[in-house]
Amino acid sequence: MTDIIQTRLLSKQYGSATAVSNVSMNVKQGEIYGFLGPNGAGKSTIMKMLLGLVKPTGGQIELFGERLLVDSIDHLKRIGHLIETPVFYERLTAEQNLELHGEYMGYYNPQAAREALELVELLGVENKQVRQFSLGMRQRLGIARAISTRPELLILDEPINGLDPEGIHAMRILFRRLRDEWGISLLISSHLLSEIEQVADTIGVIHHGRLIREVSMDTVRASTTEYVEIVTPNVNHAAFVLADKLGIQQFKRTGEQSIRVYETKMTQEALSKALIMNDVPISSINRRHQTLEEYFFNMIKGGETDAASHQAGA
Ligand SMILES: Nc1ncnc2c1ncn2[C@@H]1O[C@H](COP(=O)(O)OP(=O)(O)OP(=O)(O)O)[C@@H](O)[C@H]1O
Repeated sequence: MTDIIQTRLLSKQYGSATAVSNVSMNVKQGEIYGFLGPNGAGKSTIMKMLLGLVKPTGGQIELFGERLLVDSIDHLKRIGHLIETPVFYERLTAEQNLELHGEYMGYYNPQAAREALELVELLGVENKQVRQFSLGMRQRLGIARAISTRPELLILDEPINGLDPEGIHAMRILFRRLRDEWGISLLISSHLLSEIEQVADTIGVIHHGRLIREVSMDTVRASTTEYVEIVTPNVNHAAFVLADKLGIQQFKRTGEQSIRVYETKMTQEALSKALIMNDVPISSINRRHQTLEEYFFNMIKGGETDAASHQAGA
């Protein structure tokens, strides 16, 4: 898959404050890329730089395989976006708002507005004035407007903010349909892990303006499976017994005295018995499950340690 977005060492300073620092990210064509990070992490600033709404103070951006220059504008027609609260002409209908947008973007397709409204399930209220719309309807209309010009890339900043559970569920289905049926690549931000992990193919974790990690959800899922943690004063012997006597391949030393066994076909009791029979002294043995929260928390903690040691070494 080719990259639809690629940034290299992208940075933004506001005076002496660093909003975004050396971000090198890759969004592949046809995927849903989730930006995950707390408020103020720098997600919106990165999105605005991709859209040319904020000027970077360092680094490079490539969109659709082409380097973005200060005066590049052609790519904007290939991107739909929803950044912050969408603004509409309140006394015009939903459909009129979309038609006006199509004209403004130079996209002439009489079906486009209705198709987009149908996809976000607003067909039926297309002739209502937008001032009568709820928050959830406005959010969906914002997305309809963003996709009504058939973009190849959709950039959505916190699109589920303020939606009720039903609205969030509908949004998730919509994102997948846009990817699968319309072939759109999506960059979506959220400060909620539970939201991003359910919809993203790849997650970019942003913290204090830095991209701490870019990881596929398949890798995340594989890392959050169950394992058995064995604490023993003789790790070498334990490793030998696991591999050579018990034929277990999937284990990892995680400390001076600990080993994690990922292959969990054996029960904890059977494993414990087999180790003792083979003269492995055991201080403790426990079945554990690393949750997604733990996985990302550890990632962020690791990222902070890296940054601290980098600064200390600088
Ligand atoms: N125009 C600006 N002038 C000065 N500082 C800014 C400006 N815009 C953003 N910042 C700062 O840059 C940092 C990153 O903000 P940004 O809005 O990108 O974060 P975010 O991850 O999108 O969070 P949120 O979800 O709250 O918008 C914050 O510390 C913010 O205060």
